[in-house]
Amino acid sequence: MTDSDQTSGMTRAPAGPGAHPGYLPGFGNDFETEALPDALPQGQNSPQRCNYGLYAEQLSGTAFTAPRGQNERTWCYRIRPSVHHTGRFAAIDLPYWKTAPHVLPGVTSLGQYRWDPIPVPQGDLTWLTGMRTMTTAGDVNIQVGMATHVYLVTASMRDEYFFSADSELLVVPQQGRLRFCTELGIIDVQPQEIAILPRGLVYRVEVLEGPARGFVCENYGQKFDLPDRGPIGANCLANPRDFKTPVAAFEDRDARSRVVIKWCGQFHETWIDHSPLDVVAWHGNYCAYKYDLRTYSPVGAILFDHPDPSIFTVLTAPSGQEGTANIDFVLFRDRWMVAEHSFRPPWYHKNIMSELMGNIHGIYDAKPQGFAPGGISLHNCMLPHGPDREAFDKATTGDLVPHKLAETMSFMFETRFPQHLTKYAAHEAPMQPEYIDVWNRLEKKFDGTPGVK
Ligand SMILES: O=C(O)Cc1cc(O)ccc1O
Ligand SMILES: [Fe+2]
Repeated sequence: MTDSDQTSGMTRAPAGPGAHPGYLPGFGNDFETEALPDALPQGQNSPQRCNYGLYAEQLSGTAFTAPRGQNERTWCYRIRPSVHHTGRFAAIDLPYWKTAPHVLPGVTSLGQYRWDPIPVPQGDLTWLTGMRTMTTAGDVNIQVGMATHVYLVTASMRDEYFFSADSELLVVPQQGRLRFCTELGIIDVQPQEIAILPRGLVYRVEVLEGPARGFVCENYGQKFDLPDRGPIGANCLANPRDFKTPVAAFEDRDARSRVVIKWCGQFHETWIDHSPLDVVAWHGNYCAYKYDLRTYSPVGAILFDHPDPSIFTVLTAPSGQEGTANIDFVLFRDRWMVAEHSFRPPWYHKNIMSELMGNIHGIYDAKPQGFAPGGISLHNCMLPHGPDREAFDKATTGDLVPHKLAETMSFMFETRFPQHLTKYAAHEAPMQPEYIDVWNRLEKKFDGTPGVK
């Protein structure tokens, strides 16, 4: 549907390279959009016959009877029903994409770990073959937990499509630009933006500017939602209007095509003779969306002390236990530091939640060295961590004038479940064996005499 790879058939999508048909603003709205006039039935979901000879089909993202505030479904008006977009399934192997439970003997997940940016290998890697799982948590079979991945993508999927029945995907680009051509429309993303692809939605990933690298959080559980703001009120943090859902865009294109499905941690392929991205119009609230992280309005300490990082939550995926997320997606962006008589960087701590961090660009205040853009760190359940010696010295001796933390954007995937390393993370990815030593140089200052040391 994009610039280059259309050979036949009708496409209602961008007019030229880079063009995009547009987005609808809002989070969780009941959207409606049509790529052809009057393709969307009005006043009902299932007319006896749909305009243009389209088929009506519902995509249910929550149980039919989920409470109203959580209930999500979308009605699609499509050229063929989805049953034509799958045939017989044959198992395939994507050896680097792992799913929980995946606890390996001989792989020690207990520890503080950090990785250099993973170089993008030579050769063609697609969204499917370039996915590298770093950690898994929970259990996909009971729709609880998550996995973290790095994607290394150099090649567009061609006549190839994918959907995950296991998960919603949160995509955090770090380098390059990607286009997600989905059943419900087209999403373009670049660094400092994120994309969310709901469970069950079919899509193809194209490289707009490569090589592309980034992070993925695969959410097996309840969908990402905006956090409650509590006393903060109705504004700031992530504002709903800054979330963008694509308008309808479809392909009427006959070509032998492969559809890959992730289901209970296994991958299968099926072959069809047309593009499955054939939704001409849709309405509903179960959809893909993007968000520009630069529109996140951080709220923080304006007098003293360092708040819990939950103050920087962009999206939260509930676990069923209130306040204890399956996943929090937390953003550490540029901001002013103004706290008086305070240790300004993150404090030293141990946490029941497991923290996987990635650096999108710049310098992270608690780790000025060694946590490079593209790099990853993991501070697992109840494992102590905090600022390194350089950050500690700077924070304890610096003048506490207002200071802009500029040129910085890191994030955290924080889960209530312990994260287990894959073999790839433990043995193939560029782990920093000396990471634990960043805290060695924090010497004992206590000598039993009072006074600031
Ligand atoms: O660097 C970290 O470990 C993440 C983090 C940031 C922060 O501001 C407070 C606590 C915390 O875990
Ligand atoms: Fe932490």
